[in-house]
Amino acid sequence: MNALETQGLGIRFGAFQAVADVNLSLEPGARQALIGPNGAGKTTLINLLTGIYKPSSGSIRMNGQDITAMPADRRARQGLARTFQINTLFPSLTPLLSVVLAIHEREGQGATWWRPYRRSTAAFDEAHALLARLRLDALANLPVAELAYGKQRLLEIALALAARPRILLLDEPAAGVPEDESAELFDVIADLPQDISVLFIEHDMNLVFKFARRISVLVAGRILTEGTPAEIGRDPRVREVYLGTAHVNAIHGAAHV
Ligand SMILES: Nc1ncnc2c1ncn2[C@@H]1O[C@H](COP(=O)(O)OP(=O)(O)OP(=O)(O)O)[C@@H](O)[C@H]1O
Repeated sequence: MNALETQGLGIRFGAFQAVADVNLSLEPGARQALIGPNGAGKTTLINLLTGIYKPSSGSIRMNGQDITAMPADRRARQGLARTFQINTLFPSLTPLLSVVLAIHEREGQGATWWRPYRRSTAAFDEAHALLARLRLDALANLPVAELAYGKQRLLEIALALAARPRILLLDEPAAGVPEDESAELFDVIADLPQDISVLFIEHDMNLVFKFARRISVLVAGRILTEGTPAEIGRDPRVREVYLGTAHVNAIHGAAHV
C-alpha cells in the first residue's frame, strides 16, 4: 500500500487550472523528488496534499484511507508533516526549546507548555535525540538566529519530525542554503528513518539526481513523467523542458548513471 496516492487530482483558481489530473504515488520509505519549472504547480500540489487547498477534482489517499475531505490539522495528526520554502523559526529561541515546544504541541500541551516544561525530562531527552539525528546537537543551546542558514533549515525539519510523521513533504529544503551546506542537509534527509516517506521539491538538479530514488516531473500542472533518476535523465521530454537552463547539464550527467 502506498503511503500517499492521488488520483486525478486537480485545482482551478478561477479560470486557471494550476494542477490537473495528477496521479502521484509515494511508496513507504520513499525519497522522491518533485521537480518542474517555476510555476509548474509544485507548491500548489503540496498544499493540496496537506489540505491547505481543497481540490476541484480527484482524490487523495494516505495509507489507504481517503483523506480528500479531511482538514489539514487532522492530516497532520495522522502523520503528514511539511516544511515551507521560507523560514518559520523563532529567532530568539534555542533549537532545544524549539523542539521541546513542538513535542509539547504534538502531545496536545501547546497552550500550557510552560507548566509541565520543567518536569518534562522525557521531552528534553527526545528533543536531544532528534537534534543529534539532524546533526544539530552541538548547537542545541544557541539562539536560532546565530545558526548558519543550512542549520536553520535542518531545525525546520527537526520541528516537522517532532510531530512523529509517517510522511514528510519538504518544499525546497535547500532554498537559500549555500552550496557547501546543502549536500549535508540532503545527507541528513537521505538518512531519515526508513519508515518515513519523503517527498521533496528541489530546483538543484545535482541534489535531485544524487539524493532522489524516484523523480516526478510536473509541467504546467500535469505530471509529465515519473521514474528513477536514470530513467528521468534519459527522457528527452525532460531535457526539452529544461533546455536553455543550467539544469540541463545535471540531467545529461544523470543519463549516464
Ligand atoms: N491561491 C492562488 N490563487 C491563484 N493562483 C495561484 C494560487 N496559488 C498558486 N497559484 C498559481 O498557480 C501556479 C503554480 O504555482 P506554484 O507556486 O504551485 O508553482 P511552483 O511549481 O511551486 O513554482 P516555484 O518553483 O516557482 O516555487 C502559478 O501560476 C501561481 O501563480
